[in-house]
Amino acid sequence: MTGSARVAVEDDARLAARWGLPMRVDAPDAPLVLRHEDERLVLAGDPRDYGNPLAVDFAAGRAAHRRRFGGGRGQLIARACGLGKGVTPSVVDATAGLGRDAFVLASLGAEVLLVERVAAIAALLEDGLARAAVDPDAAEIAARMRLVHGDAGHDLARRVAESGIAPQVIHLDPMFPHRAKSALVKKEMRLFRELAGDDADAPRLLEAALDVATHRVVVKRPRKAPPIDGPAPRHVLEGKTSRYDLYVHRSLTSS
Ligand SMILES: C[S@@+](CC[C@H](N)C(=O)[O-])C[C@H]1O[C@@H](n2cnc3c(N)ncnc32)[C@H](O)[C@@H]1O
Repeated sequence: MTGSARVAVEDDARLAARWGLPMRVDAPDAPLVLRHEDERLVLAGDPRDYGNPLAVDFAAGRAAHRRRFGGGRGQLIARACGLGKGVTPSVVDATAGLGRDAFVLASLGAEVLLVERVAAIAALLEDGLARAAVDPDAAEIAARMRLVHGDAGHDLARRVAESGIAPQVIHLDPMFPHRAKSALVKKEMRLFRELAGDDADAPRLLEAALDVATHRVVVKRPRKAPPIDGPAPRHVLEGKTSRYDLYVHRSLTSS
């Protein structure tokens, strides 16, 4: 259940074929365009509606800042995923998005498989990972990250097995239908939301994750949101604006 915004590719037929997207000349009405700009891939729409273009930049900006100053293994996400003293599980981030959470986990030493179902978002991620792989500040981290394009609610076991990354922890951060004040939602967020949709099929994804994870499934939610429909979480970790619901099969210290 992805969003409705259509995306076309500008001037790169190989990229269009790679992601099954139309070329701009064949889809002149598509409101969003994937194009190369300043040696990176960006996704852009009319700035009055969508603000600045989106790109994935692991070596610069917020991602790098959070890696340096983000609080290491004390961060909520690290505690939720069970990264502790001497324990570094491998993680499947089955809702990869722009890869920010995955990058934090990889920067703390975890091997991370990223699964993303929206082609245009996966294209941005692939581009960001390729640039990170040749950046002296990010290459070591990017080497722990692998991307798969597909719906994690289907065939998750096969996708994970093919990746060679053990699904000790599965991390989910589905979109949450936001409440009022949509006019205040940042324009870039609007772009992302129109692409990704509202992930109303999150219960199916949780079910698939619970089947495949060997140790735990962790679900990021807005602090006041209800848990995803399905089994009740075993533990809850509260942060300032978000929380993690934890579904635990096995302790991560056990082998
Ligand atoms: C809120 S965003 C995740 C943001 C991400 N945690 C980050 O740090 O950038 C949710 C993403 O999950 C993707 N998604 C949702 N359900 C999915 C599924 N079943 N399989 C693969 N991707 C999915 C959406 O397309 C969207 O890109």
